[in-house]
Amino acid sequence: MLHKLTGLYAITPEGDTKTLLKQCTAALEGGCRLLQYRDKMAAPKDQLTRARLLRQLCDDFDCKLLINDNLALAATVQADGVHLGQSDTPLLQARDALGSDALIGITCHGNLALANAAHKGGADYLAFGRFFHSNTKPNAVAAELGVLAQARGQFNKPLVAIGGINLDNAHQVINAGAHMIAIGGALFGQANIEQTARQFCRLFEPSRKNGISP
Ligand SMILES: Cc1ncc(COP(=O)(O)OP(=O)(O)O)c(N)n1
Ligand SMILES: Cc1ncsc1CCOP(=O)(O)O
Ligand SMILES: [Mg+2]
Repeated sequence: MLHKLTGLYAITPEGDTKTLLKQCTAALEGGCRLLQYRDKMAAPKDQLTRARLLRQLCDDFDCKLLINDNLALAATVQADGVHLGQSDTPLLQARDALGSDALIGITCHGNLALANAAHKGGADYLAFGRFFHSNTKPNAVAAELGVLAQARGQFNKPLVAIGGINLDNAHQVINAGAHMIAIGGALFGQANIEQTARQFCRLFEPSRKNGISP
């Protein structure tokens, strides 16, 4: 099924394999259909194990799986795509390696020039943030909410907002123009991940969106 690139985009937390699987299963049970495996800590063999398990899990739920940073891992497990930052593998190299069907997202911080380059280079979505304080990545470059409206005006492409987004502030980035909200701690740090995922997904139901169309 073609993913519309809208709604909740879950970013996995660090932790052991069993906990990760349990947490991600809950997020998918709650309606998440876009998952990024982001792992800065585990040994390569554990990352391979986890990515394979997540591939199977995502297949069971018809959820798209993207791998953060690691193009080779994405290719090996046949992920749906990769998320790349400005210091990661160049977009064109990733496109060559993964092909035209792969979903490739690019970090643009709060910078429209970076977004323009990613847009022209054929990125599938443009990611902006961090918009709020992030416990997951406290030193991430900060972005202004206004960049989302500007990006809406310039690029006909799905926009992701990331960084410290929770159920209390998500409406700010959605109303500013984000098509997707990338959530780490405010989802996986909750006692009831399934219910929290459902609450994030509900923010994208048409009646709640204050006129912003996906
Ligand atoms: C959806 C999304 N947006 C931004 C990022 C950050 O990517 P990057 O700048 O490469 O930083 P790290 O995540 O690698 O620390 C992301 N991962 N996902
Ligand atoms: C990877 C990344 N890039 C900018 S903020 C961030 C972390 C997102 O996680 P959280 O939702 O816990 O702030
Ligand atoms: Mg990166």
